[in-house]
Amino acid sequence: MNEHAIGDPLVVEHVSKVYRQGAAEVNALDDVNLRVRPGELVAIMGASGSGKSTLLHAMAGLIELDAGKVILAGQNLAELSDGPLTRFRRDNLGIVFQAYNLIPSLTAEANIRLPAPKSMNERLDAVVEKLLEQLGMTARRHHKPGALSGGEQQRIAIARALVCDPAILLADEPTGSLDSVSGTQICELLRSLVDDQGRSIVMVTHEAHVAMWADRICVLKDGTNLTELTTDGRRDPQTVAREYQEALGAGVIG
Ligand SMILES: Nc1ncnc2c1ncn2[C@@H]1O[C@H](COP(=O)(O)OP(=O)(O)OP(=O)(O)O)[C@@H](O)[C@H]1O
Repeated sequence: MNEHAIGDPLVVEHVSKVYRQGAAEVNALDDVNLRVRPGELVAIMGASGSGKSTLLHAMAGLIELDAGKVILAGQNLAELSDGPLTRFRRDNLGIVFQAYNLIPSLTAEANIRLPAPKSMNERLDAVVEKLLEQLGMTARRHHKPGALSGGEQQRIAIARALVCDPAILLADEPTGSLDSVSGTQICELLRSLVDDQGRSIVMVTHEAHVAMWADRICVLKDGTNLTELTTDGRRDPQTVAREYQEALGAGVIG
């Protein structure tokens, strides 16, 4: 246990997940470990099929594990039954998807308000106002998703993920549907949520120019932790791409 162990918002310990289809079995995750510290942006990289999305789903308590545990905000997710798990997830976790997953018939502002529980009613207006301002979306609040650019839709999806002020944000290929300028803006936004607000973020990506925004990069191969790369604050996609390829080539277990 290290000095950060207590209070770390997300701990993945010895997690394994096997998908079974008839007689066929896929070891999607095999003894994966990861610890996310407060105020840290961690990227998960790996080839297609290496288990990145499965790990993100495990972190969100969306799949049953075959072994190991996920402790989110101090709570072992496996100890919660469906209803309490849903509420716990709502209060402690924000999830951002590649395809934004906004409700098309609702305005940007209504989408942001969607996950908020009744108990937030009194302060919800102020929270939404602040989020719209922070994310530069105040002028677009009454637009429906179809009238927003991809980058703007992702900003609204991030605001929605933050409305309950979660300890941790999970982002699955958050820039995957965006052009490079909008993608960079979303990376800058995620970085500022960590640097300025002390939030913790895990993002899945297969792109070095996105992963370079992280503090640490966890590389998965065939469902196992292959190694961990640190960026030391360098925003250098070539170095990240080279070290990532070297890690995959060397097959080092970190
Ligand atoms: N519901 C499922 N049923 C059976 N096998 C699955 C299921 N979901 C994922 N798998 C398998 O588990 C392995 C890991 O999949 P996963 O989607 O986590 O990889 P990934 O790294 O996110 O890939 P990609 O980058 O292509 O999205 C793959 O071999 C995949 O085919």
